[in-house]
Amino acid sequence: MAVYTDVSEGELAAFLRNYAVGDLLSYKGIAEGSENSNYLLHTTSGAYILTLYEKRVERQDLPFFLGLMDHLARKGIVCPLPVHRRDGALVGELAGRAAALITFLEGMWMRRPTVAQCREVGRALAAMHIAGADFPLTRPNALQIDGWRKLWAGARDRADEVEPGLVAEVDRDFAELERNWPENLPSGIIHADLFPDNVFFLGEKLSGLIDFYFACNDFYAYDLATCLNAWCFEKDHSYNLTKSTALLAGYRSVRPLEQAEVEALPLLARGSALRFMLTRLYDWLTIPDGALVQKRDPLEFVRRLRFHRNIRSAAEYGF
Ligand SMILES: Nc1ncnc2c1ncn2[C@@H]1O[C@H](COP(=O)(O)OP(=O)(O)O)[C@@H](O)[C@H]1O
Ligand SMILES: N[C@@H](CCOP(=O)(O)O)C(=O)O
Repeated sequence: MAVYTDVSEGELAAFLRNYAVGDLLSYKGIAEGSENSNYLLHTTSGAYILTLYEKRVERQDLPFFLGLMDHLARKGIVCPLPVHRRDGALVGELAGRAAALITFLEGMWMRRPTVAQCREVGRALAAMHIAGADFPLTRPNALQIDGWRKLWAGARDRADEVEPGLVAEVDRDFAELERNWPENLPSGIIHADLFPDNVFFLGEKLSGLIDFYFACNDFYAYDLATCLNAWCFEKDHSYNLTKSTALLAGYRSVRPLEQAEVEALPLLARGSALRFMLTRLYDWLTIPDGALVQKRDPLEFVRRLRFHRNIRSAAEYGF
């Protein structure tokens, strides 16, 4: 459960008086997510999500994230709309945190996505890349190699407690990724965390994308590589080629890939696996036991790293 910050009914009611959303009827903490504190609210005008921004979200980045949702929604990407306060601002303050209200999206995320749903995700990712191309704000990816280094510095000393030999293994990955990371691939706005829990479906039909709080400017193909990691491995850690073939085909049906992007995919997928392994490892080692947060297993992404290390050509992903 991700509720790091408790909110009292009194302070929430006072916070909501800054918005034209009617009176508070009910609210409850949401038992999903891991980065921010989220509450589902019902007011006399409808349902909303209240987010209190926690450790990995910089306040100065909020205009980018919230503006991006607004931009994408106007371009036909179904995603939450930030609600303006009466004074026009999108961000307020609640319980000592920066906080925002966004609209509630119908649908549910898929714990076992189907092949058809993987194809839909590929299409939606490409549509998002195209829709974001004229978004005027930019944000560098804070979780690129330099950011990974900082996480590693905070976790390296204890990494071998989680898996013996992990320090040496990850040090080698860093060296190779730093040496070979591509420099010039098509880039623009990417979601950067399009995991199944951030994509809603109503049946087989994709009904919306959420959680733009890692969005940034980076290679489009890196976002695609993250989707391969997030959608195409089964619970037993096997790679589902049918799903990845569908996801890639869905993506390419909306935005064709350049040959350089295809060729870079194994390295990008490896980098993406390292990135998610590192945030998970860092949290695994630093979030106290008993906190109301579900810690995610870093070893799932150590296995993905090993898988991508053995890929010899992008064709093995299902092109
Ligand atoms: N706009 C929304 N509509 C409906 N549910 C939402 C919305 N935004 C978030 N949620 C719910 O809150 C959960 C956590 O949101 P998310 O943005 O993924 O949090 P975090 O950034 O902490 O990971 C989601 O899994 C979903 O259940
Ligand atoms: N997707 C990341 C964790 C980020 O959490 P989210 O709830 O914001 O998607 C992972 O799986 O490590």
